[in-house]
Amino acid sequence: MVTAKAWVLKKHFEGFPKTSDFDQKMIELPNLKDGELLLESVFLSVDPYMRPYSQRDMKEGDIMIGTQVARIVESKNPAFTVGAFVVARSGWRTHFISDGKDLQHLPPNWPESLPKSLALGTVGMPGLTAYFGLLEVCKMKPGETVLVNAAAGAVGSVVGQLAKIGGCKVVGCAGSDDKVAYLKKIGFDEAFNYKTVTSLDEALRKASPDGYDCFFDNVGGEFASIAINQMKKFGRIAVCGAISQYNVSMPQKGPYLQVPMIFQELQMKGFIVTRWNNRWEEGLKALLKWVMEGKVKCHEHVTEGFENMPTAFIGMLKGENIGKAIVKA
Ligand SMILES: NC(=O)C1=CN([C@@H]2O[C@H](COP(=O)(O)OP(=O)(O)OC[C@H]3O[C@@H](n4cnc5c(N)ncnc54)[C@H](OP(=O)(O)O)[C@@H]3O)[C@@H](O)[C@H]2O)C=CC1
Ligand SMILES: CCCCC/C=C\CC(=O)/C=C/C=C/C=C\[C@@H](O)CCCC(=O)O
Repeated sequence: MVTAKAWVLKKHFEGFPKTSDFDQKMIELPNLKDGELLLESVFLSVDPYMRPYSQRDMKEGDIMIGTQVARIVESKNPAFTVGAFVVARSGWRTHFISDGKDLQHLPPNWPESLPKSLALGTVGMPGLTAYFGLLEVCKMKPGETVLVNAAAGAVGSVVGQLAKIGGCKVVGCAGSDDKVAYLKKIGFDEAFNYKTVTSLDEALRKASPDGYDCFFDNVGGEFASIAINQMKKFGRIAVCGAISQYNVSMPQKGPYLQVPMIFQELQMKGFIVTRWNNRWEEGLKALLKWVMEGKVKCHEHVTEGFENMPTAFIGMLKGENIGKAIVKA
């Protein structure tokens, strides 16, 4: 018998999550039935979506939602061999049993030299979010100017690099000087620390005096309300996330967006990356190629130890990460 450890949501979050909102429990796993396989989590993802989704989709006592790269430890399913690695959506646990239907093999030709944890980041859901958000929502064109916030994160850092590959000028903002230095290192044309600039409006105008064709919004809130006024005619806004709102206790009343939307005839479109589930193979193949060619640089913020999942999650929400925040079990 295998005993799995799991993190459960002990208490729904009020404002920023606290470690006391989580509880660890032990789960005795049964022996495998025909067609089943036993997996061990090797890398686990901590993502912003877990904050709003836990409120909407979870009840207290549930195992925290999430994805992991897992190794097959035992198999009674001929489609999966012991020792192989897959991406699963089994939540915050060290071991779990699957019938194989909810598992994704790593993209074919995954180089031995490439960390498998990237399947949770640049060559995974966040990378695909950047890929489809830019291509299908922003519909960026060569020569355009792209703005992205939370730019040093798992999604934002890929947005900036894909926009450069697409022949665009790229402006990014992030919450520390180290992150700004990282943005410049990976090829952003302009980058600034939104926490230290005296005026966000001036910083945006200085970075691109003619304004922005595409705005890839990961943050929402006040930033978006200011940035929208610097969109060019017929600009496109991809509403990817609103992380500035996930941890607020009271919904904030922001300035209203209708006037610039009308005058600049803007398009503003929300999206969830699972919309393109049937094209994930296409996106992963492209992302893997660009990573192997060195055109997309990857960075991971690794927290060691399954016991530190809550701390890693809270740290990511507080902006401690450059690149994808993951936990090495
Ligand atoms: N629509 C979709 O399908 C998907 C949407 N998303 C969304 O994309 C966004 C980025 O996700 P991801 O790349 O995984 O996360 P990141 O790796 O970017 O980590 C979150 C980052 O958000 C920034 N942040 C946190 N709080 C605030 C705040 N109050 N104001 C401004 N910035 C803040 C921090 O960076 P900083 O130092 O810059 O403050 C932090 O590092 C999130 O909103 C997420 O919900 C992600 C995946 C799929
Ligand atoms: C204040 C309300 C905010 C609403 C937007 C919330 C989140 C946007 C976002 O981050 C979306 C992420 C989507 C992730 C998609 C696929 C997965 O890998 C996670 C799916 C979760 C699950 O069902 O397991």
